[in-house]
Amino acid sequence: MNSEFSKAQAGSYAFIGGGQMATALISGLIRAGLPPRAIVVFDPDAAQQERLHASLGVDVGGRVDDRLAGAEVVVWAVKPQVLRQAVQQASAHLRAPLHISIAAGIRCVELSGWLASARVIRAMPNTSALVGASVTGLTAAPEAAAADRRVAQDVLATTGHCFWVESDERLNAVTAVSGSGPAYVFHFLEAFQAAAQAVGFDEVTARELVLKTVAGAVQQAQSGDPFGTLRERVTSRHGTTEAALAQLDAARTAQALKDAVAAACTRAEALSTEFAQQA
Ligand SMILES: NC(=O)C1=CN([C@@H]2O[C@H](COP(=O)(O)OP(=O)(O)OC[C@H]3O[C@@H](n4cnc5c(N)ncnc54)[C@H](OP(=O)(O)O)[C@@H]3O)[C@@H](O)[C@H]2O)C=CC1
Ligand SMILES: O=C(O)[C@@H]1CCC=N1
Repeated sequence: MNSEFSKAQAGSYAFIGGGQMATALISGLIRAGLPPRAIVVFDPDAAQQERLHASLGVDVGGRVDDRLAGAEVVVWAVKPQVLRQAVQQASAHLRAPLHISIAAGIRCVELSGWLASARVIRAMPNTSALVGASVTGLTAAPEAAAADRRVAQDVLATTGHCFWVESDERLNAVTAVSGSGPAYVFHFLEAFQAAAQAVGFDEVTARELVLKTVAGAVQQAQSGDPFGTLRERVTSRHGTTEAALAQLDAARTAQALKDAVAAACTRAEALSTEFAQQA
């Protein structure tokens, strides 16, 4: 329980966008002791509003209204493509809060310009925030105060591990690795499950074998041993693993993953450039 959170006034935290990432962050804040009445969420989707109100007890609205004026912290959790429009819709109601954006690609300098505020922090969590296990990168507008950085970190730390990077470019790289990363893992799990089914296991058994294998391997990897060493320990000379890994190497899977992360990085940079041109 964070005592600062428990003292928060009604409506002092506002979320613009109430989708899956906002839901994960709000759940983390409530678990950390922020009273639900301290949170107001604006999202045009009536079903989303209803779900958030019913499941988390937060105040909700469609179009932004004067409740936003009471916010000390505003979390921008809309898609990058609608962020600027959302800022324009909200600007008349904003006093001078701390702004935290989780939108991919949009740089602090653009956000600061659109919001006419230096109190801007960018964060890049991932969907593991839903289970309190996010790894979240943060970067701040150069003029942001140390106190604002601390508040942003306190907010994001309610859903997992946080670390700071020095620039928007670095945060774009974080986006490509840990922001999008859960999808790479789920892609692997899907393919692994299909492979297990292909050698005769039913769907449920294949899922369980894959999940327990991955969970055990991740647990072993916490030892700190290099991943390559752990792989070598499984791989007997002329054995089964060697035969399997030869196939993965032939398919250039390591290179494919490198290309995938590079493509995500390039896309994040393209988003940065696209919105910089609109400034
Ligand atoms: N998904 C992920 O893994 C991660 C996403 N992010 C970033 O988080 C942000 C949100 O992503 P995510 O939660 O997945 O997206 P969602 O689509 O789940 O949530 C976005 C919500 O914002 C609503 N919305 C659209 N326009 C407005 C507006 N003008 N004012 C208020 N709300 C609006 C949308 O409503 P409607 O659907 O009706 O348009 C939707 O409910 C994105 O910028 C993304 O880059 C960051 C880290 C990880
Ligand atoms: O795919 C995306 O653009 C977002 C950002 C990181 C994860 N999802």
